[in-house]
Amino acid sequence: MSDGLAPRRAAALAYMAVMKQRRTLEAALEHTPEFAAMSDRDRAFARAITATTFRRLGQTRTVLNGLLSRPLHETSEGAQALLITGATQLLWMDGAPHAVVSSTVELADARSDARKLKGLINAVLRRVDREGRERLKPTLPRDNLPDWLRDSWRAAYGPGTLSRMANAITVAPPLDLTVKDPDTREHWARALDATILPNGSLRRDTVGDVRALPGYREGAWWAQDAAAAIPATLLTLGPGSSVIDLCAAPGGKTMQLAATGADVTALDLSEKRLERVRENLGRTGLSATLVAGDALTYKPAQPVDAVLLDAPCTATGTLRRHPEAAWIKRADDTGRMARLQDEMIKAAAAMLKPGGQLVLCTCSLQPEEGEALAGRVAGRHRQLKESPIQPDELAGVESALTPAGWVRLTPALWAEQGGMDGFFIARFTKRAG
Ligand SMILES: C[S@@+](CC[C@H](N)C(=O)[O-])C[C@H]1O[C@@H](n2cnc3c(N)ncnc32)[C@H](O)[C@@H]1O
Repeated sequence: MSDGLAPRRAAALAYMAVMKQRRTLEAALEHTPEFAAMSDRDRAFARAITATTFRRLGQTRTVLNGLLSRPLHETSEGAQALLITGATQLLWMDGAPHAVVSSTVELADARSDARKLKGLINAVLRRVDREGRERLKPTLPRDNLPDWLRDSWRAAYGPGTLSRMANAITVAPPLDLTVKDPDTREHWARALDATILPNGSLRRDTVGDVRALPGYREGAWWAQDAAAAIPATLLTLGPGSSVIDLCAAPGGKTMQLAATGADVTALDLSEKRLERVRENLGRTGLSATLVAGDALTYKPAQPVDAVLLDAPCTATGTLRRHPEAAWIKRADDTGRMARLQDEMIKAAAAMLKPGGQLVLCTCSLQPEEGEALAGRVAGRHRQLKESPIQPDELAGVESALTPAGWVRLTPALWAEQGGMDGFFIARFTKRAG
C-alpha cells in the first residue's frame, strides 16, 4: 500500500458522507473504515485534507471545472471526491505532487465508480499540479461559500465585510482558552506561550493536543473561542445569584458562570452532551446542577436571577472550525432555527424573577437568528424589555456594539490577531409585575 493511502481514502469517503448524508466532518471520518485504527498522524492528515477541502471547495472546483470537458458534478460520486480531495492537496497543502497523484489514481482503481476514470483523474491532477496556481488567480475566498450563504452575508454585511469574513474562514482558528481564576491569567499566558486578548482570553497560535498542555489536567482553563467567552460576562452575577444555562453542553459558558460563585443550573436536551459538561466541571473543580431536559418545557422550582440562552442555531459563525457546516446547512434552516429560538426566549422569560436578566446568544451570522430575532422580542414577549449592552462591557470589541445595544461579532474582527467566531448577543430584563 503506498504511503498515505488510508488517510487519503478516508478523506475522500468523508467528503462524500458530508455532501450526501449531511454528516459533520468528524462523524463522517469516524464512520470511514480504518479511521479508528489509524495512527494519530494519519488521522490528523485525513482531517487536514477534508477540512482544507471544505475551506477551499469553491476555488478548487473552479480549477477542476476549467480542466474537465464535462462539469465536475456530472462525474461519478467517487471520481468527484477523489478529484476534489486530490486537487485540494495539490493546490493548498504541502504534499509531494507525485504521491498525491499516484495515491489518488490507486484509490480510483479500487472503486467501481471511478476505475474507468483513472486515466482522466491522472491527467487532470497532473494539470492541476502544473497549471493550478495560475488558474487560481481569478478566484476569490468568497467563492468557497455556497451561493445562499454568500448572498445572505453580502446583503447583511456588505461586500467588504463579506470578503474579510470569507478570508478569515479559509484559515483554521488559533486556540483560545478561558482561565478559571483571572488572577492566574498572566502565569498561564507565560506557561502556555499565549497572548492575553483584550477580553481576557488567552490565545495560542498552535493548537495540537489540548490535553497535553500545562494546566489542562488541573483544570486551570478550558478551550473556548474568545467570541464565545463574551456572552456569559454580560450577566451580573456573584455568590448567591441563581442562573440557568439553558443550552449548556459542552459547558464552556456553564464553567464561566460557575466561576463567578453563582448557583448554576446547566440544562441540555442531550444526556450524552451533558456528560461533557460533567467531565469539564469535574476537571475544573467547578460545580453546577446538571439537568437533562428540554429548554422549551423546563420549569425551575423557583424563578431565577438570570438565564443564559445560547440557543441552537445554524452555527454559521463557527465555519472556521467546522468548514463543512456551510455545505450541510440549507437556506431554509435559518427560519426553522429562528422559530425555535423565539420559543426558547418565551420559555426563558417564564423562568426569570421580575428584574431578572436574560442574555440571548447564537453562534450564527444570519441576521434572522440575531438582529431580526432580538428586534421582535419586545413586541412578542411583553414581559421582556431591552437592556442595552454598554461599550465598557466589551473590552476590545466595542466596535461590535450595534446602535440597538446588541453585539455582532464576526470572523472579520481582530483579523490581524487570528480572528474570532461569529456571534450575536442581546440582553433583556424581565419587567416587574
Ligand atoms: C450552541 S450549543 C451550546 C454550547 C454551550 N452553551 C457552550 O458554551 O459550551 C447548543 C446546545 O443546545 C442543546 N439543545 C438543543 N435543543 C435543546 C432544547 N430544546 N433544550 C435544551 N437544550 C437543547 C444542544 O444539545 C446543544 O448542546
